[in-house]
Amino acid sequence: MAPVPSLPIKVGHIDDVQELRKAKPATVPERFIRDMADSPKVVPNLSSSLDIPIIDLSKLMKTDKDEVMQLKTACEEWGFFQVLNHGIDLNVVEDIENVAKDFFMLPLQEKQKYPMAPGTVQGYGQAFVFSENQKLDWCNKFALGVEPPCIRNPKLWPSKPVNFRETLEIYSREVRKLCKTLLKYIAVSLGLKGDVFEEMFGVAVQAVRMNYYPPCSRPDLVLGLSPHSDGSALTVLQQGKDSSVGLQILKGQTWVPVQPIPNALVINIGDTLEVLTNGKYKSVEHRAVTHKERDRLSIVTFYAPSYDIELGPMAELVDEKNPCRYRRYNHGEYSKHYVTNKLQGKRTLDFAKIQSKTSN
Ligand SMILES: COC(=O)C(/C=C/C1=C(C)CCCC1(C)C)=C/O[C@H]1C=C(C)C(=O)O1
Ligand SMILES: O=C(O)CCC(=O)C(=O)O
Ligand SMILES: [Fe+2]
Repeated sequence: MAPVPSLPIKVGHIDDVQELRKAKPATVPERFIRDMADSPKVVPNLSSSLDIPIIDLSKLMKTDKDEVMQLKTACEEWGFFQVLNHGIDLNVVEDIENVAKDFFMLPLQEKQKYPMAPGTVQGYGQAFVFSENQKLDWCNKFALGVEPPCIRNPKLWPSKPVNFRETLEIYSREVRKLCKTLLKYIAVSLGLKGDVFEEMFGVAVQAVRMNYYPPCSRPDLVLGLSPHSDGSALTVLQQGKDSSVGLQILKGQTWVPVQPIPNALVINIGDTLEVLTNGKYKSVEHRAVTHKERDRLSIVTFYAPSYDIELGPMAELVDEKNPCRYRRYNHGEYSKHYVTNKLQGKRTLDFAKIQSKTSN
């Protein structure tokens, strides 16, 4: 069962940001304006020494030891990397980008046939809004559960553009294969058997979220997407070809922009892998910012274990030096917790943390 909350939620009036952009109001509505005073600083775009690691999947698949080592370092030190030679046909990558863009460019009335009801995560709209005074993201989102079939809501799969459904099916199949392959080498990089995650996950849950960020007259005042870590095991993020730079990850006390690389996909470790690895590989907080003149599109796949499974740190990764940092829980429970709370940095994972004086 997909975790769909049924709380009576009052979220107030929510402006559609693409419509707002068209109307060009003199000022940005108050509900989008954030207090950035305490926000960490941003590294300048040109500082290449702080680029996230790049992993070549074709080398990993030959079990190239150096590449496995690079993967380990990427997961330990960044929680993010870009993957080259990912094996997904570039036409498939291009097609999903086109249908996503075509969907967002439809008239509002058409998109509103697939509404994201307040407090739920599937459909078109603003996600993770639970109160009238919560700040809103400068972003339109369209999210769908994909696998297993029981999490799908077929009424939310759009009939326009006509090739949307078929394209999403093909894309999702390819991304699923990629996730399985990446998890195999992530296991190898931890010194574990390659099939450990595949065996443990059961029929994995897969969901897609398309994010469209129109330009904003005051990017300094708003956020495209609130800071959060992903609840998944692994996330695959495709940045639109002509999109502005917008994704930023928190490294230490600094937001580091992720420079799009042509034909690469961005991969990040989600909360579930953080728990399974007892914090050796961490899910890293990230956010998206907007641009004054340019729009941005991202297509994000969340890949996670079946809701049925119980999980906690793997015994191989717990010892005297690395005491157990997370409790055991049911993944369905965590999914429910995740989707019924606003995006709040890494706070959502407190659900699983064993609080100790030394834990961070
Ligand atoms: C920012 O994260 C999300 O939007 C998100 C939502 C995923 C989901 C759907 C869009 C529909 C089906 C349910 C599901 C919760 C998977 C993140 O997904 C993460 C969060 C958890 C937990 C997870 O398993 O994937
Ligand atoms: O648009 C982006 O780059 C970030 C998207 C993201 O983090 C998410 O959808 O979870
Ligand atoms: Fe994310």
